[in-house]
Amino acid sequence: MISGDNLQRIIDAMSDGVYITDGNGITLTVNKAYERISGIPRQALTGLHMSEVVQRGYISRSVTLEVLKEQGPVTLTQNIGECHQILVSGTPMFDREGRIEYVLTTVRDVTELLQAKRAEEQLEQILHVREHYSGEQEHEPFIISRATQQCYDLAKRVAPTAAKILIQGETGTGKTLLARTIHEYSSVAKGPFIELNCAAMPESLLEAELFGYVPGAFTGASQKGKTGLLEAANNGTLFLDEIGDLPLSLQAKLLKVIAENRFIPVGGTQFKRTNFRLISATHHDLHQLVAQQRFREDLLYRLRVVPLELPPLRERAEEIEALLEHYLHHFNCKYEFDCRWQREVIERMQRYAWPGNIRELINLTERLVVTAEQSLITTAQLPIELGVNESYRSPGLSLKDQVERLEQRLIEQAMAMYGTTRQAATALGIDQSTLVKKQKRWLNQRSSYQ
Ligand SMILES: Nc1ncnc2c1ncn2[C@@H]1O[C@H](COP(=O)(O)OP(=O)(O)OP(=O)(O)O)[C@@H](O)[C@H]1O
Repeated sequence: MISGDNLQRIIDAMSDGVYITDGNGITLTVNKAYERISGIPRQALTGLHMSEVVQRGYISRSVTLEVLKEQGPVTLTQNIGECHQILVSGTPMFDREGRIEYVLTTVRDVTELLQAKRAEEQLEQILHVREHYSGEQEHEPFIISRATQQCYDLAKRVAPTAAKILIQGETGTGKTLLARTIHEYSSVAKGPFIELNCAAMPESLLEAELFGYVPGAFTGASQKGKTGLLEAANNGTLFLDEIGDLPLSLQAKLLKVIAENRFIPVGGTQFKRTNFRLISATHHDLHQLVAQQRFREDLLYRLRVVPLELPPLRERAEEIEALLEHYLHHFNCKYEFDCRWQREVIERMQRYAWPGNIRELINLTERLVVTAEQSLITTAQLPIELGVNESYRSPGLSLKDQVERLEQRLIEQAMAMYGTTRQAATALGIDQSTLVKKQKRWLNQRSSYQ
């Protein structure tokens, strides 16, 4: 048999807390780990009945009393003090007559374990957010005209610094691609690239998306809370597209984040630190928005340490042929076709104004490739906006026909820009059903002429 002293030495050597009572619930001893976890010295507990230990407020609930009541093992979690959570398991030890002789309780501090679990959950959320917001990485080589060369040169020069960059340019001019390039040449290239379009969602959602929220921050909020993009972008780049559409209240909050490198999630009370490279983009004239009091002047100066301007495609005419060839090759590979441009098609495209810029050019190229009946893509296949000069010159066309052609041109142009009938109809301010009906009518007219 082990003597009393040796038994105490053995339990003192254990890393889990140990609490031993007799069969009546009187404390016999505790070990050193228990003293450390609970902060209560052994002398204060020895000889006390468990109900007194509870009464004196040392612990919130006694497992030993539960074991005595249940006559079997019991496990529960308890809080000790403000920030310790412990897992307590009580086991009865019976004598030969089947009466409880001792109750042995082990106590494990699970605070760190739970913290590690929460940290793991949070990391999972951050990875999920990053995956969701980084989108598909475009690895295509891109072609740069003389007009854009200057812009890219400056971008690459300032990329390794921490300077905030504001990219100005019409829709589809390549602002996102430029932002990605800056990220790739920056000192945080190994970190995440997080992109958010500020015009894409209402203010409350935008705030939750950027700042994240704590569990139960508002009705309908997820129980786990949500990691915000400000946190997900830590050690990487945050690209805020359409920054001109950021509501004024969020502009003030963003300004504070930029100044302090920290923020409080929605419904939270504690700051979180974050450090990211900020790139913003807009198609608006932000100075004009400042004059209209729709954009904070102090934020504008913070964001615009280095302004970059991407010219519209119509001012980069020498780029058009290269882009057409590049994307023709891309879609030929994708659809396993062998299409070629007729020279006149390229010339017409070089004269076209491209309101949707490179995105419109890409969409049109894809449409022409997939609808081509032969390898050579000719002017006959071009949408009406690219043959508009001829249509106006056509003698004998009534005003009604000319108006209809113009309408057809505008709809085709909107389709090339937005890609779906719903978005194109919204942009033109008409019902989707009206747009679809018109398209069908023109298609029928075309096939009856062939
Ligand atoms: N120099 C380039 N060479 C080849 N492709 C390009 C070039 N610039 C942009 N693109 C392509 O054009 C398309 C539109 O570019 P991007 O999304 O970067 O434009 P954007 O200005 O951010 O548009 P929006 O303002 O609508 O968000 C993308 O598919 C992009 O890969």
